[in-house]
Amino acid sequence: MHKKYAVLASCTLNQWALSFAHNKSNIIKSIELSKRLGATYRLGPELEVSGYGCEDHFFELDTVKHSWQVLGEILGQQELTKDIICDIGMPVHFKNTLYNCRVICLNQKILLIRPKLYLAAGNNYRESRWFTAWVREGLEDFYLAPEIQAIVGQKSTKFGNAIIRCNDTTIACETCEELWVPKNPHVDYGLDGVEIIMNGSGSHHELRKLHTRLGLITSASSRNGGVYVYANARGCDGGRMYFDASSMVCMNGKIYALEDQFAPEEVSVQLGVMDLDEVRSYRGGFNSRCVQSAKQKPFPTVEAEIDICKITEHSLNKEVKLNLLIPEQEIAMGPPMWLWDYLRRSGARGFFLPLSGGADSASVAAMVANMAQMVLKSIERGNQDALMDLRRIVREDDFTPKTYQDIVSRIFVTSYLSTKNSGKETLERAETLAKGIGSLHYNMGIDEAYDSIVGIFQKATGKTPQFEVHGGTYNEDLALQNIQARVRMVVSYLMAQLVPWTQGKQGGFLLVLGTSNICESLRGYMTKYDCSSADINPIGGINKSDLKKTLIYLSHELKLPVLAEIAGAKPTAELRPFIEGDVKTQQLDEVEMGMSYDELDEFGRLRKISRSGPLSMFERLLFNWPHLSPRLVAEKVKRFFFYYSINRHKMTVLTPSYHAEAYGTDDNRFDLRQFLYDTKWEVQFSEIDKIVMEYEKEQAMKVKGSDEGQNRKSAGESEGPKEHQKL
Ligand SMILES: Nc1ncnc2c1ncn2[C@@H]1O[C@H](COP(=O)(O)OP(=O)(O)OC[C@H]2O[C@@H]([n+]3cccc(C(=O)O)c3)[C@H](O)[C@@H]2O)[C@@H](O)[C@H]1O
Ligand SMILES: Nc1ncnc2c1ncn2[C@@H]1O[C@H](COP(=O)(O)OP(=O)(O)OP(=O)(O)O)[C@@H](O)[C@H]1O
Ligand SMILES: NC(=O)CC[C@H](N)C(=O)O
Repeated sequence: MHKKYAVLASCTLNQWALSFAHNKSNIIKSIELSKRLGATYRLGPELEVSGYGCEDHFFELDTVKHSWQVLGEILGQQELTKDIICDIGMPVHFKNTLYNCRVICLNQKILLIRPKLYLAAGNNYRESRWFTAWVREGLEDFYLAPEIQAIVGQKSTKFGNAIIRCNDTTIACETCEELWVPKNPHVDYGLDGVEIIMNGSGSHHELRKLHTRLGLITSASSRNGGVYVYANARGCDGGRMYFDASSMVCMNGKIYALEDQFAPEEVSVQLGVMDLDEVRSYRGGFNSRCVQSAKQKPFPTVEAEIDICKITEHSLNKEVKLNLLIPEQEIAMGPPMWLWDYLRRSGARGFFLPLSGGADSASVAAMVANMAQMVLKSIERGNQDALMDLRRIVREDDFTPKTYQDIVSRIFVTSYLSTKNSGKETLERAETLAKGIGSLHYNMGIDEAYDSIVGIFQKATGKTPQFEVHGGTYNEDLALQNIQARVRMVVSYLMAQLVPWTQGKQGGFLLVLGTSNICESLRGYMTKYDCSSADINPIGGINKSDLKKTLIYLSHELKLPVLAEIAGAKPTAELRPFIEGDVKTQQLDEVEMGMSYDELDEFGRLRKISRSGPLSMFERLLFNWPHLSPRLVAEKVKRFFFYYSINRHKMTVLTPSYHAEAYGTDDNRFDLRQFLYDTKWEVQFSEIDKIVMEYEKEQAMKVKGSDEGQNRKSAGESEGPKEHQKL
């Protein structure tokens, strides 16, 4: 007799919040595919019916009503749920309270509605705004709406925290965050004899986060034994987050299937063909676990008339050799796939990018090129959805790309927008890059607009502002820089609106891409409403050093040496007249900002990790930066908070950005802080000063009478340009 194995399908879907028809079609495709593969259990992502990111739409009754309609249509198709448990994520009202649920269906019946026990409510997540966590024990009756009763032929089903008893094994659900809390439901389920845990997730991409996810899942299934199946969404479902799949099947601490994080496929299924005897023997030999299991209070159960294990033509899954992406690969793929989803769902015909020849805009250009490359590869793998989307975007019914440049040339317009202050090197780099990736590139001068705007001001006020090098004040200088930066934004929107028209393509618009990185936002080192104001920004959550590494990575990947050249060039703004030989006029970013990009990244990270205000940031950095004197650390901390607070208003109009880091600057989304500050930070800074003085007093006592100097370096304490002495 052949041995029977569990055949489990973990489905990755690219859902779109509130796009019920689209979501339904993906769910149905995933069930059909799972059935074709012979699966007996199909697991989908969290809230897959409505889309995870409905946010305040979850307050609307319509969202829940339409979710039931979709479920009704799925259950109405006799074949879909026949001989396969379908574990579907959707919002459900119970006793007038909204829960984030798994709906467990089999053979056109609803066996159980299992609400989420621990909601995700930190950082980007606000689930507790719309949903309530289920806290009760025991199962309750859930009366179905008449329309659903008519389809399923049952009046009621069960609602609560229960396990599913199948003919040959026991299964339980855990929803996303429940894996991330200190006391996970899977521990008690496992001790109660549950052999398979099914986790439907809506988990977004952050750099280096997959390691944590893998750690949690492997630890869950090794500490208790058992199979752990994880299904996550993939894609931009309408907001700033990208859900990065990595759906997987794990058993006894080892990974047996792992889905790609980033890809344009609408639906993918990872199949786990697993021998449950391995779970039984793992647990049987784990005596201390057995002692705990004997003490475990049993969970309520619902019965499922199905054999999860069967004789199958598939062989057992083999352990997967992990080959995880490094951060620059994640950056090279995540934001491009977010751009792709955004493009195909926005109705736009492509992207417009003001391309300066600097690292930020070059990274964005390279991301568009890599997006095209990833879409091309997916089409070559047979992804018809992507080909159809592409043909719709470029409005060519018979278009089939051969190279990524074939795609880029149709959807991407770039412009170098020069002024008298622009350099030859940046112009050439922009041109070389545009040529390499195949964008439609324009070199355009904007001095006429700049001169006219200054002229308008002169006419009205009788005054002529000058750059500092020409004898003007700091404010005049800044205002003249800002005109150039803002004119670029105006020209960019004009180009985005009318280039398709110049090509004889009626209608349609391009999306303007923003290019400010997370460090610049945090410091406010950008002009409000310049090119940092755009439609969407793929790099707004990424720091400069990761961006440079990505440029180097993509320079190899896309065979574009100019990207590495750009990564190596010093970032300059080119907004002021440059005097040969005068270093001050070079306008190097880090000198102008009064801090390095890496320091800024550390400030951002610490603010997230330790929730630091000025005083605790200072205390942390005394440890982290032992090579600097307390006075210098204090100066840097105060400088950071000064600039953060004077520029925080700029975050209120920040371009929606791909969220990639463990911290963010996006006002009202990630970084919920005021934007009108008392920039003196009197109490906070004076506490810091007290600590510095105490330290210095102690040091002075120690060295009194001896020439021994301080062991901490104090060089450069009065560094920084004139502007920073405002402090
Ligand atoms: N509390 C508050 N609430 C709301 N709005 C406030 C405000 N305080 C000022 N404002 C407004 O903001 C304005 C000042 O901000 P803004 O106009 O942006 O100008 P500002 O921040 O003063 O200057 C722009 C900075 O960005 C740098 N930059 C610009 C462009 C490119 C690059 C580069 O790296 O290449 C660097 C430039 O060197 C300079 O340091 C004020 O004139 C006022 O209108
Ligand atoms: N000469 C230019 N032509 C076209 N766009 C420009 C030009 N100068 C600036 N921009 C736009 O303004 C943005 C901000 O300029 P900024 O100098 O900070 O960025 P960058 O040149 O891309 O990168 P880096 O900061 O590394 O020099 C640019 O990313 C670009 O989109
Ligand atoms: N949807 C959720 O519950 C998300 C929770 C979890 N912290 C994550 O990022 O994956």
